[in-house]
Amino acid sequence: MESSDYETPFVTIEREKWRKLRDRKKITITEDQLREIRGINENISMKEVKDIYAPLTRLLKVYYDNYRRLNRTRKAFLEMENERVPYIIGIAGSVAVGKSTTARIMKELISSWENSLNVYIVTTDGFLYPNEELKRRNIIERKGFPESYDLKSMIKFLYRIKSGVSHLKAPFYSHLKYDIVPEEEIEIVNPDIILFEGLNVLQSHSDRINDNFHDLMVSDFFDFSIYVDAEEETIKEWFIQRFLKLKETAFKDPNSYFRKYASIPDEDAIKIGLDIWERINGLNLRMNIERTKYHAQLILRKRENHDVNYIQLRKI
Ligand SMILES: Nc1ncnc2c1ncn2[C@@H]1O[C@H](COP(=O)(O)OP(=O)(O)O)[C@@H](O)[C@H]1O
Ligand SMILES: CC(C)(COP(=O)(O)O)[C@@H](O)C(=O)NCCC(=O)O
Repeated sequence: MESSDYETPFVTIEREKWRKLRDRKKITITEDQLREIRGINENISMKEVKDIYAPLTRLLKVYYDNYRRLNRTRKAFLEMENERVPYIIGIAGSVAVGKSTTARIMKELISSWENSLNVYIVTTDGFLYPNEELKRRNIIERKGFPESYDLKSMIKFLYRIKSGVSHLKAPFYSHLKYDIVPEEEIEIVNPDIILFEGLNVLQSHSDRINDNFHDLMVSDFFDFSIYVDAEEETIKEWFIQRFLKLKETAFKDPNSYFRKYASIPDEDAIKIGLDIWERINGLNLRMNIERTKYHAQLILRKRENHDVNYIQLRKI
């Protein structure tokens, strides 16, 4: 090939080709799994789960099996005990692009790989500074921006996981309360696989690195990583739709930080949502998130109806 425009370390697999992988590998999904996945979100298309997410998880199993095999062989070579060190998959992308939905579908599909495999989802919002601290630093309007996270704790958490610590706790952020809830930490026991999901997981933050952890980055601890991608206009629309839905559901809860929005007309809610998008989430996408896309091993590119249009995978 003459032109460097064609040179890329990624292969692009169009939807139609990807879909057919399912037949080749005879990938099956049980009725129980489909029921669980339907419970995540009534809008998820089961066809999409079968066509896209089942082959995706099947491919991940190839990587995971290799990881286990390499670990065993390496330990045998070094004549060391075969201790369990969890496999960590990073999931990155904008607010409202579908990271948490992707993580939840994958968790369900991965859990059936082997009996009693412990799969956990950890979201990086737990590592946001509490509102009080964000206010003290004058960055309460910058939730999700790199400076809003306690990076040291996040790195320390991943460091401990990869050290083989078998019982640990992850901090919890409540979207209802719009704040960290210290007494609701998430317990993680004997993890085999961690889906580590958040806006910032592929960022290099060498400018903010602390002394004890040298130049460690969150992604140094990943065995695989996925970037969920779509056009900004499309993501903004999903964000607004989710905001309107929350207005009819979670915002009605008397404990909700956003209860003041529960009773306003839709057109006002749309204006507020668009404003939040412009000032915070969209800005963050453009400034800090989108540029991390090609750090991922795999990019899931979605179109307007949430269907995956194509997948890009690192050549190796
Ligand atoms: N595959 C999908 N099919 C249908 N709706 C989806 C899908 N993925 C995400 N959504 C919807 O898009 C919105 C954003 O998804 P979510 O997973 O909450 O995003 P994030 O975790 O990136 O903020 C939600 O309203 C969710 O229900
Ligand atoms: C909590 C979030 C930063 C997402 O965090 P993540 O789990 O991706 O680290 C985001 O959903 C959010 O609330 N952004 C800020 C919008 C606002 O301040 O209203």
